[in-house]
Amino acid sequence: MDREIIRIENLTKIFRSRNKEVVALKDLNLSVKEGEFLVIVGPSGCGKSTLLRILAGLEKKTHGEIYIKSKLENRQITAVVFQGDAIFPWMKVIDNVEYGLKLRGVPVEERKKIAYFYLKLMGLEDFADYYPHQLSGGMKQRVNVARAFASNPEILLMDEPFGALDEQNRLILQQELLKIWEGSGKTAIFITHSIDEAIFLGDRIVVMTAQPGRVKAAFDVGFERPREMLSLKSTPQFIELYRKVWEVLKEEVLKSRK
Ligand SMILES: Nc1ncnc2c1ncn2[C@@H]1O[C@H](COP(=O)(O)OP(=O)(O)OP(=O)(O)O)[C@@H](O)[C@H]1O
Repeated sequence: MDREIIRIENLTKIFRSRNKEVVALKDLNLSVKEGEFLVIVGPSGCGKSTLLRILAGLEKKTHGEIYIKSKLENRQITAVVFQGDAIFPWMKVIDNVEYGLKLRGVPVEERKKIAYFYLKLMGLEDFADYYPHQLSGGMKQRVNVARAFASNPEILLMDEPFGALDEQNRLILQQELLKIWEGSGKTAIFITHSIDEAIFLGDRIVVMTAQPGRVKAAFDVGFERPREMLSLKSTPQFIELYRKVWEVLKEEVLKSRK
């Protein structure tokens, strides 16, 4: 039986400032299975980032419960990959990638070995001694992904990590992300605005409602792995699933524009 790793019950988040209240999430319920690649889509402002930030412990919930079932001690539960530059500009690529391991006191030789392993998987082994400003946007994002995997979390949280990239680089990074993830057994939660990306990457796609956000619908993505974007995209099943997700999402996008 699939083991549940995250359970979210009636999660509500209200942002309060002096003269304003924003209900970002309202009674959101979600269960995530261990090893699952879950993709979240939803209209702009529906609370996707807020949900991820709460899961990562970067933001406090207002009401509700979140259960995260960790099996390992001394291991980071979540690692977050944000859109754009989240790497430290003053650190070399290799130091960025091993940063999480260093914080946990992993000995230097071991952490270098792990960091090089992921740099190599991301095709960046020749850039280990470069500084972020010497890299392109796509390369920086690959460092970001390598750093998240190197820190060996049980759960990877990704907030539109490829949103700012051009289409060719996005395709390459999606494929590389899947390659690393497929061998890792890790649970991944990934936010995107792209239905193509959601179907290509996900085991399951959750569609959120317009603000205040909760789960509106969920779709299983039955495609076998490993996947290849171009061959997948031309199948009738892909087109059918795309249409179903868009139908549900469109209603919410239209609501959010009112
Ligand atoms: N720190 C904050 N203070 C006040 N309001 C906030 C704060 N952070 C987010 N919000 C509000 O909460 C709502 C949800 O924001 P959030 O960034 O989670 O949405 P999102 O679905 O990730 O949007 P997008 O798809 O555009 O990135 C928005 O109305 C936003 O303005």
